[in-house]
Amino acid sequence: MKQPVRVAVTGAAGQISYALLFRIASGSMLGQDQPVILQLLEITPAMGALQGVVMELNDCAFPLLHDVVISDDPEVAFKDADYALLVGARPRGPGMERKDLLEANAAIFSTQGKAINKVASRDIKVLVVGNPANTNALIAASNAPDLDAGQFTAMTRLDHNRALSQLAEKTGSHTTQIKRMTIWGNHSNTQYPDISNATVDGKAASELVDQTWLEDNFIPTVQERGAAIIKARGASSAASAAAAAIDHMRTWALGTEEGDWVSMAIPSDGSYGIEPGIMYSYPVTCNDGKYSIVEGLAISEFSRARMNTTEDELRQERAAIEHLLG
Ligand SMILES: NC(=O)c1ccc[n+]([C@@H]2O[C@H](COP(=O)([O-])OP(=O)(O)OC[C@H]3O[C@@H](n4cnc5c(N)ncnc54)[C@H](O)[C@@H]3O)[C@@H](O)[C@H]2O)c1
Ligand SMILES: O=C(O)C[C@H](O)C(=O)O
Repeated sequence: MKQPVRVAVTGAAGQISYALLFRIASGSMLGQDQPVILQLLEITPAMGALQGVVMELNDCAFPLLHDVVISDDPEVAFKDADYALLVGARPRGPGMERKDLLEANAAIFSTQGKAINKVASRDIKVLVVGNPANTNALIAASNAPDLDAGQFTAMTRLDHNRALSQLAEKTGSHTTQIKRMTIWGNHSNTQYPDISNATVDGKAASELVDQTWLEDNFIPTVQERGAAIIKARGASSAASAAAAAIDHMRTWALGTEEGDWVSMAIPSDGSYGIEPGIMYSYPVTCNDGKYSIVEGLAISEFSRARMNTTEDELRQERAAIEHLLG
């Protein structure tokens, strides 16, 4: 049996975590041979609710769950953590745009970046889920100067999964028959869900759907899905966000399937002409616990314009929180 790994989760009493923690503890994230220790962070007023979540975790008697640590101190929760899922943040309510949350959440991620820098495993893999996820990840990474910025990532896997689902429905196929979907840019309504390289059961997706559907239906539906769920549920997506966080970490740790790729927001290295340093979602393959950008894809004029729009938004978000970058 492998040694347990330490998985820190913030916002552990919130709604995403309620769908997430039980799946991490059951082995869905890191595999059925990988024991875990959960290290859960909450704000002080939520510690009582968090105790209740821990009671339920214990009541599941998960074979892979070796211990649960709870704290309102980031330096306790991130101590020696091998993985961190930064979920805790103020979620968007009806009518709010993600950038409204920028300042409110920026302070949280600078504090947590500093704590991770100080106490976490030197090999930690960090996923930021809390919105605005890309820029929060940038803030956390820039406050962790002793770690590689590439250890910090933000979640666009939910957008990727939403895009798979929309295309599967349109083409009468199953999501598992679709390969090489791409989300470029920000986890916001400027993101660019791109089917240019996608295949459905081996056939080019772009030959199976028309341009009108792509422009008037697919792209806006994926871009606005978060808002549509808030409108319908009166609360932001939770179970699907948790499922995507599990997918993101599992792929990063255990690898992508041959011939396929996933979308992850990572520090840009300038690939595809994107501003270096911003947390931009790219198509990536993962192997041996490392991700690599899929290079050399042909970019049409249609794609380039959309990739630039979402890049511009990320540059603006960065400019708005420049003072918080370490
Ligand atoms: N990237 C994505 O695809 C995606 C998808 C869905 C939701 N989200 C975002 O995830 C975040 C969490 O959503 P939720 O529905 O679970 O919200 P929630 O309000 O139910 O839970 C958030 C929790 O975080 C806690 N928290 C706040 N500040 C904290 C801090 N400094 N340290 C630790 N914990 C803290 C709160 O007490 C609360 O329990 C939101 O920002 C939401 O917008 C992102
Ligand atoms: O859109 C939101 O604010 C919630 C979340 O990021 C989502 O995409 O569902």
